[in-house]
Amino acid sequence: MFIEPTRRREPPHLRTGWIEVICGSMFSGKTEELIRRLTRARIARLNVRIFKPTIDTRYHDADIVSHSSLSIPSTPVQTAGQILAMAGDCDVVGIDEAQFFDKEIVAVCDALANQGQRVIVAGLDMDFAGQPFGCMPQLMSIAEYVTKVHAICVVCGDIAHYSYRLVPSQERVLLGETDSYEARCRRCFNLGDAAGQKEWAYEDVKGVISEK
Ligand SMILES: Nc1ncnc2c1ncn2[C@@H]1O[C@H](COP(=O)(O)OP(=O)(O)O)[C@@H](O)[C@H]1O
Ligand SMILES: Cc1cn([C@H]2C[C@H](O)[C@@H](COP(=O)(O)O)O2)c(=O)[nH]c1=O
Ligand SMILES: [Zn+2]
Repeated sequence: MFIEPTRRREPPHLRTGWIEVICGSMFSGKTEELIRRLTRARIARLNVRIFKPTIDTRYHDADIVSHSSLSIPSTPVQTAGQILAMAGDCDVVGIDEAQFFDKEIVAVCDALANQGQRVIVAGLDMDFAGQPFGCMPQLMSIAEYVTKVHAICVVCGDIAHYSYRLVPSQERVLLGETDSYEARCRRCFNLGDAAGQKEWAYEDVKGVISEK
C-alpha cells in the first residue's frame, strides 16, 4: 500500500510539490486507490480539488465513482488547462481518467507540482489493443511515485493487467463497463476469443465479498 510522504504546512515559497500516478487496467482499483488517498488528505484537513474529463459520465455527471460504488465529488472539465486555472490555491489535486485528457495535462501536472501542490493522477496505462494510452507514459516518467494496480483475470483468475474489449469497435475511445470490457491476464489477452468461457463473473462473487 502506498504511504503518503508527509509534508508540514510550510509557507508557499518553501513548499515542495510532487506527482503520484496510479495506473493499471480497467477494474484494477485505480479509482478506489485515488479515492482512498484523497479521503486521507481531507482527513488531514488539506484543501483538496478533484477533476475528471467531461467525457466520462458513465456512473455520474460530476462524481468520480468506482466499479464498487465508492464515490467522491469532482469537477468535470473539458481541457487540462481548466485544471490549472481552477486548482491554483489548493494543497492536493486529484485527477481521474487522465488518459482522456489532451497532451497539455503533462505540463499542467508539472506546473501544479512545481508550485508546491501534491498531484494524484489515475488513468489507464494501456488501451484495448495493449498500446500505451495517451499521455500516461509521459505522466509516469515525470512522476515521483508510480503505483501499478492489478485486476483479476475473469477467464482464469490470475493477475490481470490488460483491458480486453468484447465488442468489435476499433475506435480507441469507447466508454463502457463489463458490457464491453473484461480484465485479462497476458495469456488470456493473447488468446483473444479462443480463451474460452470465463469461469466467474464479478456479479456472482460481489455478494460473497461484501458478506465477509
Ligand atoms: N476482474 C476484476 N478484478 C478485480 N476487481 C474487479 C473486477 N471486476 C470488478 N471488480 C471490482 O472493481 C473494483 C475496482 O474498481 P475501480 O477502482 O473503479 O477500478 P478502475 O478504476 O481501475 O477501473 C474492485 O474492488 C472490485 O470490486
Ligand atoms: C481499454 C479502454 C477503455 N476505454 C474506456 C472504457 C471506460 O469507460 C474507461 C476506463 O474506465 P476505468 O475507470 O479504467 O474502468 O475507458 C476506452 O475508451 N478505450 C480503451 O481502449
Ligand atoms: Zn487469464
